[in-house]
Amino acid sequence: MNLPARRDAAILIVDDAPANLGLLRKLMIQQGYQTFVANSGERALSIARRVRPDLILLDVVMPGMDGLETCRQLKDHPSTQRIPVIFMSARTGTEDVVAGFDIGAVDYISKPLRMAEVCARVRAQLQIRSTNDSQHEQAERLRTIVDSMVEGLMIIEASGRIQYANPACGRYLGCTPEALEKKSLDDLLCAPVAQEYLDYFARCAEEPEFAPQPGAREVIVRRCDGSGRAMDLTLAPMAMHETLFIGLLHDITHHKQSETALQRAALLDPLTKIANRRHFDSFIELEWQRAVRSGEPLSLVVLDVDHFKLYNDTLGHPAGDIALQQVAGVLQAHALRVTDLAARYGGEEFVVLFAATPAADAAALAETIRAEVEALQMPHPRSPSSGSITVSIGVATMVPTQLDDVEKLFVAADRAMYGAKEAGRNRVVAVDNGGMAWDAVKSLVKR
Ligand SMILES: Nc1nc2c(ncn2[C@@H]2O[C@H](COP(=O)(O)OP(=O)(O)OP(=O)(O)O)[C@@H](O)[C@H]2O)c(=O)[nH]1
Repeated sequence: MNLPARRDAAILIVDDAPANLGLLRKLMIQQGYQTFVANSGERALSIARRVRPDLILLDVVMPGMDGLETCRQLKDHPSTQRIPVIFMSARTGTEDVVAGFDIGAVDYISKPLRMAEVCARVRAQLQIRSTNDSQHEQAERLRTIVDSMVEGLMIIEASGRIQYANPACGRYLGCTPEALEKKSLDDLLCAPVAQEYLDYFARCAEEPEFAPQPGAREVIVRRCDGSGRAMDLTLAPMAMHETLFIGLLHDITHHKQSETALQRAALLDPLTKIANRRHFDSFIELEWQRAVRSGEPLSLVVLDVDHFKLYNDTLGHPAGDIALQQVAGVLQAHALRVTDLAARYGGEEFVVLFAATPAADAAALAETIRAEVEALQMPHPRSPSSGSITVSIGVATMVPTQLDDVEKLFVAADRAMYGAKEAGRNRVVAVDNGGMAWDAVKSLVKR
């Protein structure tokens, strides 16, 4: 097949014999090429560096710098090393031809020249050059894209070894892409997840057409400093002669952080920044089930600010808000264990759950809370019972069984709190069913 010649190509013809130069130049012009001529190696080098021809026809035997040396210097210089060189020579021994190819020539034409053959060889080399150029350009374009990607891109072998990592991978994982290229998938992922991918790779290698696409998956990637980072990982096989996989890493840390912040916000009371009712309800449900299994006592504290309506009416709603924040701070300071939770349950009503806490301990904690609120000395000028803000607290403790429900504990704690109000406010009333029948509760009135 005759490949189309590049008509706009520039050819540099190098020969010390003026007759050859003239003949070749005429021929190349006839073919439609732009031509440059040089009658020595030195001249050829300087023209080549200046005009960057698409192809050089180079005589081997020349006085001074011969064709081989000229070619060597062309190949040594970054601006000329990709220009294809075709040698022309009367020396056609195997050694001469091999030496020509070894030094970097793409073809070797014997002299005396057969002009049709020269034209055909020039055309063929220009076609190859043009294909190489566009492949080179494509590769460069791809490299620029991959280098500037925000997403991490890796090429992974079926063994799990990372063959290539782009700069974003290095940035994500805190090391150079070269350092990553010495690592394997199980250096980056925890053992069970890495193993799942390796199993998938093995399956792809055996039956490529049946292996499902795993899609994006949220994973914790181990960074080079040992810390973990939440990322979406997408792995897909590449259609190559060797089984290779493309891995795309997408950082989801920010997304995770805002997700966590949102989740946290949904569980907090906006005024007091302690847990809200929704959070408390699900927390007590879990602790209740745990207590049913463990047989440990569960204590619920219900706290209500005394004469709070009067406080608001006297000092204003904003002052009331501040008082609620202060009370919440006291509660929070005593809900220290992971199984404790203080929450704002309603307007001026608070609750604290003390899991695995017997009645006496819970009553003592409640008494400390009461005393600390009183000690805040927040003036309550019109309070009928005290000159400052006080709280009434009910505490109920029970060892729940499968037959009980959490409502029972709330009712008992509420009743105890109302008992404290009725008994004069600013006090703790604790009840403990101790696993006994509910109507046989023991009442403890503190103070
Ligand atoms: N400042 C403020 N007040 C609130 C908030 N939520 C509820 N309240 C007020 O809390 C008051 C609760 O009053 P009541 O339930 O009548 O009881 P109390 O005045 O505390 O009297 P006792 O409970 O009998 O000691 C109401 O006036 C509510 O408006 C809040 O977020 N901020």
